[in-house]
Amino acid sequence: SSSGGFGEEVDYTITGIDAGAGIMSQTDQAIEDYNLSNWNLQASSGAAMTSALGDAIANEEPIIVTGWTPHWKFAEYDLKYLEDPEGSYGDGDDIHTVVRQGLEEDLPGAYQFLDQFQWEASNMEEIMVEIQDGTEPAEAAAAWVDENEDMVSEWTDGVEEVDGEAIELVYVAWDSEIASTNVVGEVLTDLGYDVTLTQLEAGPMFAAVADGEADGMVSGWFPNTHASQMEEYGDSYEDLGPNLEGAITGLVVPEYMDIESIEDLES
Ligand SMILES: C[SH](C)CC(=O)O
Repeated sequence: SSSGGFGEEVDYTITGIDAGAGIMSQTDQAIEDYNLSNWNLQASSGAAMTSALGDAIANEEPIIVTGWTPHWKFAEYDLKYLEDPEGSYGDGDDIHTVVRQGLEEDLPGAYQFLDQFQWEASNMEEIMVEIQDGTEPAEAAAAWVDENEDMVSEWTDGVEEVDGEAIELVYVAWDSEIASTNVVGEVLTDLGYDVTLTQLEAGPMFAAVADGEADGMVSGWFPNTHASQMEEYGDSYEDLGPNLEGAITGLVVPEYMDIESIEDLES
């Protein structure tokens, strides 16, 4: 059924994020699965997507974005996921901690902490909202760590402190991963590590851990969003399992749009 010319109102454009993100491949798949032949997926960045979303909502204009949970946008705006009857986005992910092979021998304390790191979407969203309100990520993370000693002490239970051992974590500038990586970096700093946080694109992030260039990352959206990276690099990294369960990816629109499913996007 036609969605009342919704496509024309948004110039048949889906506002995406960085080209290498898994959600972008999932959206390419959705365009194919739903025969959205005259729709195009605009690559930009996480920040550009959220500012376009904010501008559209401020003017109550139509917009469709590649969206994911956990994310501050659901706390800030009235949004909904479009139903995905073809399952192009899969049925959700857990966010995994992934480290280089050999880390357990080289940095046993960091390895144990990273293995014990586990939290909920609500914890991550608290930090994301602070960062969105203008607080520097490292500052927002340090404040959260100070306010959540009980949870942090579970993560560091039995972990030896060190004196300046170097560790490098890699991440992509997705709001969720900026929050989690800065929290993990803060705790490692408190444990005595000399921490480097390096921002990369998604492919290079996985490659850096797989070839041992970096020590680890907390950004593996498994099994759906990063299915291709799991396939390409899965034999070369060590997956320490979920640090956050119940993540979601999909197409997201403001509630004021009278459209409910991807199949309503006319071709
Ligand atoms: C946090 S983003 C949904 C992850 C990705 O799309 O690769």
